[in-house]
Amino acid sequence: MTVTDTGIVTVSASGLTLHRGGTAVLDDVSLRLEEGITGLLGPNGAGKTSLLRVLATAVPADRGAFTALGHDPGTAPGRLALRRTLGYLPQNPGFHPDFTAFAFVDYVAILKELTDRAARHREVRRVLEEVDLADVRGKRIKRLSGGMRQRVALAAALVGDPRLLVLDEPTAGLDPEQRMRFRDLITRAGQGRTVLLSTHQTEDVAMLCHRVIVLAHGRVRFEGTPAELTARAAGRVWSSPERDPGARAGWRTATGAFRNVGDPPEGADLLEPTLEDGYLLTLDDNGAEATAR
Ligand SMILES: Nc1ncnc2c1ncn2[C@@H]1O[C@H](COP(=O)(O)OP(=O)(O)OP(=O)(O)O)[C@@H](O)[C@H]1O
Repeated sequence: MTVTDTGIVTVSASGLTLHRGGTAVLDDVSLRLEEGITGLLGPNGAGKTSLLRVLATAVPADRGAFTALGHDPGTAPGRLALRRTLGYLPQNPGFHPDFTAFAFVDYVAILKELTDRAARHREVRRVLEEVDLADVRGKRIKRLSGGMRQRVALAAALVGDPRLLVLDEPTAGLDPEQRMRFRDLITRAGQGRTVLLSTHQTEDVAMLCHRVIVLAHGRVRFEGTPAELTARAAGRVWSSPERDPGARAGWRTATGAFRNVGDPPEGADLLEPTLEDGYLLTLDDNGAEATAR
């Protein structure tokens, strides 16, 4: 067990490599997770889903290894032990639309080996309550809103009170109100657990995460705290009336002025950096494609 400045390391991966279609979608990925919520940021195709699938033991890596919660998923007993304490919310949860919320979560609970019917049903009711869906548990999934469906998927991941939660873009496609609500649930779910949350929303990371990992082209480009990622943009964000042609990226803000990131010219009107600025510069500094502006 390793103890760092911020906490106890619960997941430790080294040299994870995964090939798909002749290319390395994960290329020598080493990382560590601690109890609490870690955000996984990266552009489309960076390898986030692939990494989550490996850590959720859905696919084995071609090379490298990891341990999670003291289990070694490289062995059959270790894999089984980890799966018993793992909750995974995949990008496409694969609902059967005619199932009710209760029936879907109950089905997942059966897969998770909760064989005693009464105890299982109690657990299903508990997790549906935890995600504020007790009132609609008898409704068919096809009749639920997108936000509610995401909460059904979170409830399924929470069955059995797992110690490790792997959440693949759970806030994607949610309206701002539902996103805030979902963030609340993730904060609650993160208490006393290790959570790895992939997202395209830098605000998710700023609001929820105590650590952040940036992945691009299958490689880890940053691993640290949100404050450290933000600090990467210190002195590298400035305002100008027109887009600065020397900027790595620049965009018009609500005030009409441009926000530029990169290497500012002499005497530039420097701005307080955000986590998004630090993220964009991290991608750009590594030659990865920054989010289109
Ligand atoms: N089975 C596969 N065959 C071929 N290529 C694949 C396969 N699975 C993934 N890839 C490729 O691997 C790369 C990483 O995909 P992955 O879904 O892990 O990225 P991501 O960061 O989750 O992307 P997004 O943010 O768009 O969900 C992509 O270029 C993808 O096209």
